Amino acid sequence: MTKQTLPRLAITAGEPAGIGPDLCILQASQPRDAQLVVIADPSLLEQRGRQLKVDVKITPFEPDAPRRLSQPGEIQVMPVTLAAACTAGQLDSNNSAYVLETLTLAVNGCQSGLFDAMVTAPVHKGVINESGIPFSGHTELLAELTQTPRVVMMLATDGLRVALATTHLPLAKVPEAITEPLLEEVISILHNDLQQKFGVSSPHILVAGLNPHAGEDGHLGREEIEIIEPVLTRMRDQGMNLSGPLPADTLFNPGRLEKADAVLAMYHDQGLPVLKYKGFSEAVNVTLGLPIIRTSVDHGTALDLAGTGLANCGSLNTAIRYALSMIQSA
Ligand SMILES: NC(=O)c1ccc[n+]([C@@H]2O[C@H](COP(=O)([O-])OP(=O)(O)OC[C@H]3O[C@@H](n4cnc5c(N)ncnc54)[C@H](O)[C@@H]3O)[C@@H](O)[C@H]2O)c1
Ligand SMILES: N[C@H](C(=O)O)[C@H](O)COP(=O)(O)O
Repeated sequence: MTKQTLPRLAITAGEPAGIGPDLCILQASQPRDAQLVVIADPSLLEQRGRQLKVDVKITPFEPDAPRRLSQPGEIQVMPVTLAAACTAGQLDSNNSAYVLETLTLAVNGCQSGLFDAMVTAPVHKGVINESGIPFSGHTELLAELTQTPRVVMMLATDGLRVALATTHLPLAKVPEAITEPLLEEVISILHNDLQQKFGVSSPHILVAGLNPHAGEDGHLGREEIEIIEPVLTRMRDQGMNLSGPLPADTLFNPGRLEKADAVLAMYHDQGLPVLKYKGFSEAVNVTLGLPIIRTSVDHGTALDLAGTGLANCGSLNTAIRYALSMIQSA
């Protein structure tokens, strides 16, 4: 794509019983400087539009036609058919393969150049597993589909970026997963993507310890001394600006964050509660290290809100904005 071409984004509508279809409908009223193509079952969008009492015009996406903006209220759809009728708020594992097909089409489209980026609405990890398909998250699936050995989950909101060393892993498995090779790869990806995709010339990264008080000099755990600190020392020698391992409970203070470009947390619930407390429903989830551009919402399927019209589009809008900005930086 040349930078003059109209950018084209794929938006996967996610779990059909969740708020993903609602968000795809609600966002269509906004003017965009890009062609947005929703990958979903068109009849689901029509049905949810009626439920929300929002007039939407569903038109088939024409991959071979020149790129074009949607008219206000129009949704261009790449169709995938649901396996079972869907009721807002009611999960049905029969539709899990449908959800994964929307993601596979988006990835294939990004790899072939049909799309410049993909933006994902939320999926429900539990129901996909209940259908018999092992699934821990988009992040891991996209790594697999693009054959990328290591990717990094990073969530961002105004004034705070939080990346994770481990993602959707049971807490009991986290300590054994924190190894020197893993940390080296994660820090390299984070450092490089901050430079290349976010324009941070010399990123300062705050690295959390794993244990309370970063191990308290080895009295509350030794991973900081034996694993994290040696990696940080080596990577500082390569010129990276890394602080840590820092106690996670005092790392997130405004004075420290002001002087940093990102935080690296060791596990999901060490970093994301802080990020979501600060920016929930306006933040973005970005997968770093992928050969394609992928952004996502910061929230889940909110089954309680599906079909009510109360779902907030803020995070989807941020995810679209980030994807467009990353296309410009590519
Ligand atoms: N990007 C993703 O695919 C993604 C992200 C997070 C969670 N999930 C999945 O979503 C499912 C439900 O997770 P959960 O219940 O922990 O989180 P959730 O985000 O679905 O809901 C948490 C609370 O936030 C509210 N909420 C969420 N999104 C909102 C929005 N856009 N506007 C207004 N209110 C909103 C919900 O009503 C609920 O009260 C799980 O299967 C989880 O794994 C998926
Ligand atoms: N960990 C993410 C969050 O809390 O927002 C969420 O589960 C989505 O992750 P994927 O993008 O890997 O599905």
